Amino acid sequence: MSTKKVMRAGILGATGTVGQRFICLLSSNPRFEIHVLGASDRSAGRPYSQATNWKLSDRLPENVASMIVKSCNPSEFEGCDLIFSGLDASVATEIEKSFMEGNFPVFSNAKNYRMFDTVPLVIPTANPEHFAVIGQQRKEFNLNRGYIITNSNCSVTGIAVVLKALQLTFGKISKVMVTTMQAISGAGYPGVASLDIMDNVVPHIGGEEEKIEQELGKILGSASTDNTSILSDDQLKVSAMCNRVAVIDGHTSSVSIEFASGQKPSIQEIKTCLSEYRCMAQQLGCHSAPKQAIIVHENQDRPQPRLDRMNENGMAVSIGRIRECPILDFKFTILVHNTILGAAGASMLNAELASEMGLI
Ligand SMILES: NC(=O)C1=CN([C@@H]2O[C@H](COP(=O)(O)OP(=O)(O)OC[C@H]3O[C@@H](n4cnc5c(N)ncnc54)[C@H](OP(=O)(O)O)[C@@H]3O)[C@@H](O)[C@H]2O)C=CC1
Ligand SMILES: N[C@@H](CC(=O)OP(=O)(O)O)C(=O)O
Repeated sequence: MSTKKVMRAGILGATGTVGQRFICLLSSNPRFEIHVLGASDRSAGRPYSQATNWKLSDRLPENVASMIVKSCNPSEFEGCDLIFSGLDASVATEIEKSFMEGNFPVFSNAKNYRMFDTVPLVIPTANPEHFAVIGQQRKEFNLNRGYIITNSNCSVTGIAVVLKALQLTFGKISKVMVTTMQAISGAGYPGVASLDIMDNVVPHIGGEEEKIEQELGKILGSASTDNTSILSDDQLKVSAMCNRVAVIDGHTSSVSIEFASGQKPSIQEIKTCLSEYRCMAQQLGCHSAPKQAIIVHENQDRPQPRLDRMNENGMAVSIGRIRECPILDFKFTILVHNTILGAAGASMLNAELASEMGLI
């Protein structure tokens, strides 16, 4: 039996799509105990089962169903060791800051703080070394315990894990072209109207292309030598085109890349590099680390969202169709579960890593 400390978790935005995922994932993780649930004033004061419109096939845990939802005020979250946020971006700036200033470690899914120099933008199976700037963030806000760590846009997640593994072995990547096919759960609930998405592909997701183009460079960048900021990889050029498709969960991306060195490894070397990739969360034995962070598919028609999104409990990235590209160096297809490794699962594993590093 594990002797590691059980962390009491507060969840902001607990009634939403990402909030529901947090409840499922944290309920079955022995490292966490759900302590307080928070949402808007529309939900506060009501039992969770009445405040939320439960949309997951996993059953709502009984002990959570009867919890009374609180407003997102730090005074309501006394006794929490850490805070997970699945808040709507329109309210995340003020609310997350108030929790950070209230000296809570905050693990956020919202876009609001991702590009701040002293805020780690971390995918747990790619770049947890970026936690190194937490000390500087605490110094800036004069805090001894609080901070904000964010995870990335859900489409960026799968691409970044693969590119990080390649970069560690073959050096920097200079160009990325990506076309996404994104699930409707990415838009929250009720999300895209059924009359818009059934029998259809919508070739626009507001702000998504810009986020992919910016966030990838930060994740593939590094902490400055004095750990005072994260330096984005400025040489990396990214072009993204985003589409909404009639899939419930799982974002698929068609990706082409070019290496900066001008030298091309073989396809077999790429497959070996990705299959053998081991990340810090695995080395530290974190409870929710996937056994295999990247799954390389050999069948020509994989990965597919319906078949592959739950690999490693949704914490793995799947890649297939790795082949030469006549314009850039290589092209392939990547799949990630958008609300697990792309959202709540990433925050959860980030918190396990932060605990191992003595940050909680
Ligand atoms: N869905 C996905 O795949 C991903 C989402 N994200 C990000 O995660 C966040 C949550 O997304 P998602 O779960 O899809 O969104 P939802 O719209 O499903 O949920 C939003 C949550 O925010 C709460 N909220 C809204 N307004 C307020 C307020 N004024 N005060 C307090 N709480 C409020 C809602 O509470 P109430 O029910 O009471 O209104 C609800 O719990 C967003 O920032 C999103 O961009 C990131 C990666 C992937
Ligand atoms: N925009 C993503 C989900 C999301 O909310 O992204 P972000 O957290 O980067 O705003 C999607 O629709 O699939």
